[in-house]
Amino acid sequence: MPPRVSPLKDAIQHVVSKTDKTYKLEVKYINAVKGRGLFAASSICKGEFVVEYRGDLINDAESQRRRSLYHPSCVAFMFAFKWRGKMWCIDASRDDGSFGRLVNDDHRHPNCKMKRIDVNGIPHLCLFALNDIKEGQEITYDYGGEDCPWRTQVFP
Ligand SMILES: C[S@@+](CC[C@H](N)C(=O)[O-])C[C@H]1O[C@@H](n2cnc3c(N)ncnc32)[C@H](O)[C@@H]1O
Repeated sequence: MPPRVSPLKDAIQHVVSKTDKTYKLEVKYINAVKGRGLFAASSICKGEFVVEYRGDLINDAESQRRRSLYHPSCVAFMFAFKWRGKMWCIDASRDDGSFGRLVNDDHRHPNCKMKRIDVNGIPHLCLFALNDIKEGQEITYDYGGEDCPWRTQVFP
């Protein structure tokens, strides 16, 4: 077990080393609609750093260019955010084996929150636990926005 550090320090360590908590998290296939998801392999405490949403950091112009070229299934991996007065995007469409890109949306009862942290002057998006998460629970956050089709779809 790694030594106890603050959630922010923990996040920075994982950002810098580009590592995921493979000892605490696991990827599982859920179903044909949701695809894969990220699950707690052991308990996670409220406030804890969970995972970075890792990908290419690109500016708004590059984001628009990629959006016009990508299949919608890849656009779904583009996370836009504001930083220093401008729009930026983390493009996680390339499957690099990282865990953050596999976290699904839950706008009603999310157990994590996405926060921006700056590391060496570069913005990074990280998920932190909103409450204690039990072993076996799916890791989720509120994607925000209104354009998530699965929120209104009724499945048989
Ligand atoms: C960033 S990816 C998450 C990982 C994805 N489940 C996978 O297997 O690659 C976002 C995509 O996951 C699916 N997704 C996320 N949250 C969902 C939910 N609550 N219900 C159904 N599908 C969801 C949608 O297809 C969405 O475009």
